[in-house]
Amino acid sequence: MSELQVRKVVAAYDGAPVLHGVSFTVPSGAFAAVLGPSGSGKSTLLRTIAGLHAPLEGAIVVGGRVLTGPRVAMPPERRRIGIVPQDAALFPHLDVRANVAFGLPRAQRGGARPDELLEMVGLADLAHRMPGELSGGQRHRVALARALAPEPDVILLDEPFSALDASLRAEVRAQIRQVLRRARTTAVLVTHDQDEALSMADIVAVLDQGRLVQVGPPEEIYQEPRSRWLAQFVGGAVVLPGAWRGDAVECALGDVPAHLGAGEVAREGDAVELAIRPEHLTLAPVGEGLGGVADASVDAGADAGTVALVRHVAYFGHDAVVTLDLPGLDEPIEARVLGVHHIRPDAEVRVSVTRPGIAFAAR
Ligand SMILES: Nc1ncnc2c1ncn2[C@@H]1O[C@H](COP(=O)(O)OP(=O)(O)OP(=O)(O)O)[C@@H](O)[C@H]1O
Repeated sequence: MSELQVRKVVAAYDGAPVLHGVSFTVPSGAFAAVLGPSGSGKSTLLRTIAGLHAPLEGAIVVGGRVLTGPRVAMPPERRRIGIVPQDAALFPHLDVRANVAFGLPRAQRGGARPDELLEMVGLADLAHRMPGELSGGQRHRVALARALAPEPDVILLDEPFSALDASLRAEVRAQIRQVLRRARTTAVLVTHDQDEALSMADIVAVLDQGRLVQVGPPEEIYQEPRSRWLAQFVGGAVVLPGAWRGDAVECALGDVPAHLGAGEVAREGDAVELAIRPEHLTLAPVGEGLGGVADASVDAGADAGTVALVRHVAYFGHDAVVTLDLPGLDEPIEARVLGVHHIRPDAEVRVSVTRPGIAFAAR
């Protein structure tokens, strides 16, 4: 068993605090993502777990072994922690097999283990290629095989997919996720990419300015963000000012059903901010110009909803983001819809909300 516990870690550089008491637990074999904007302290946390940065306070415990703690600072090479760095960092003069073997004690390098690992990451055929002859995704799989070679208790992945182009990224993420699942190694990925965190992890820990603001399964982080900041950072949100009405918010979109965010308190009439996911807005045509057959996300014939002016349509194939001006609002809002057949700039549409929003006390 190799449960990872990060306990009340406080870290600083030259006296400037960077992590302010970060705690979370990754169960044995689980995959955790530490998600946060640039400068939030993700790399510092990873380096602390690896033993490359000494925290001022707190502990790192793996499978009951204290790696960092009061009067304990185990050196990185004794921690049984593997690292997959951002740029894969393969040795350019060694072939694929030799790169993987490098992760093993000298005596085991000629044995079957490197080949087993290459089999595991699906690269057995490329054992004798040089790193310069591999795709970005293949290089990452070699780096993962090398990190897994000594059977570490924990694997740390430092933004490993950021250099890959978008078309390759989803595929490599899925492959690496599958290999780690099969190896049953506890893993921690740091990333600023919310899609990556939500799609790969069993547990997402969100860092903001050195503080852990929420930890939980991806669905919980997305569906029940604990703050307005989190709602906007993870998944994006339309945020509208309004007044609390007990089970709804009166705002520029009318009375929108809503519940209060965790820990929030509001009385009837209090000023709140309503967070709604862009995909929970639907658009219906208004008037002749937009009439006709509507597609899945366009609610033809409905006369409910608030009339808004379409400013811009960004078409992504699988869906589209429609930027809208709502009466009484200075800032435009964005709706994410499945079809934009009848939606054109300067057209009027009716905007409705399909799911309850979340209300936070106004700042
Ligand atoms: N070696 C260092 N010396 C001094 N300050 C540092 C050092 N490394 C990081 N910092 C500062 O610590 C804070 C956290 O940095 P860290 O690299 O951990 O954040 P991050 O979330 O990983 O950011 P990014 O996503 O941009 O890599 C930042 O304000 C950064 O400027």
